Amino acid sequence: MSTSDPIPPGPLARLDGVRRRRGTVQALDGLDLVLPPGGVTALLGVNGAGKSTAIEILLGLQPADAGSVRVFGLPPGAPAARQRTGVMLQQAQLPDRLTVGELLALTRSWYTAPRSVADCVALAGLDGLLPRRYGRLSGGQQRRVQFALALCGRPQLLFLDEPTTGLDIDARRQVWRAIRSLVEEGVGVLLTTHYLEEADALADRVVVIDAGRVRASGTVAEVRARVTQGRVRCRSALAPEDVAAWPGVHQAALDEDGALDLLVDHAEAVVRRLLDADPHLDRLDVRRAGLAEAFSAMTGGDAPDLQEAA
Ligand SMILES: Nc1ncnc2c1ncn2[C@@H]1O[C@H](COP(=O)(O)OP(=O)(O)OP(=O)(O)O)[C@@H](O)[C@H]1O
Repeated sequence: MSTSDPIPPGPLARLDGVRRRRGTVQALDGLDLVLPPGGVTALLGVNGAGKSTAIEILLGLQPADAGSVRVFGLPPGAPAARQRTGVMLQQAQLPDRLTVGELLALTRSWYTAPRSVADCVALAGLDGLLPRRYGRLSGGQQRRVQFALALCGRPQLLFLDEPTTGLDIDARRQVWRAIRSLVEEGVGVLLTTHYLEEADALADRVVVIDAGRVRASGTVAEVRARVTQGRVRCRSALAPEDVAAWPGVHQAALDEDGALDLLVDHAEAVVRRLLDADPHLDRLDVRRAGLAEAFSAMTGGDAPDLQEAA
């Protein structure tokens, strides 16, 4: 298959029952994953869940011990599959002394029909950076260069391993816009992120993995719906420690504004009791569980490194 051949119908890539041992750890323990075209699949999991291992296996950078791996219908790492694939790993080793323009020119030269430099600059927000040496850029600027290099070959499949870690709000939004426009062109994206708001904003499908196995998958709404928890906030004279003892209340605390903040099962029952117990209660706000609460519930506790993206 060459890059001008039509993409075979069906998923761009898939893992079926993939197992991989790293030292004493079963990093992947029968992982199934399907990456369709024209959408973002967010692969979520706490540190060590196996996300990077899954990506490296799909790229042919490490072998699977068992199971099946196919990328564009080919074995991972096949040159025709690599030509159609863009990659932004968590850590990139790029020559410090080359300028951004030189790095782009070099990477574009590997592809038969690369994206124009102007498009790469616009998509990744590299205005004014082309003459600058890579090694002198800030961490966030280097991350944007890595993003440009990942998309400069017009990939049909794009792996983005924590692409917006270390980016400021504007740069993160720029990357989100770029990802959305690539998806509109039909690109399939595998995204890993610890910013659950990012998965919420971008993902068509979410796959939650834990200890190398899928714990849940579906749309963001479907994954959220697996958790019955909700969040209740109000201003009240009730003490959080008293409310924490009520049935169905998982957590109760005062937030930074002094409001009572509850994580609850079946919000209706708790809200009724709150209103009975405190007739002066006001500013009541009831929300469904977000992806963050669903994720914590599924992966067995708090994920301390999870952060809210702006
Ligand atoms: N070279 C290695 N040698 C031994 N164990 C390894 C090696 N690389 C990864 N592991 C282990 O394999 C498991 C999966 O690691 P992996 O990097 O895939 O997780 P991850 O979900 O990407 O984590 P993070 O969110 O921290 O990037 C972890 O328990 C990790 O410690």
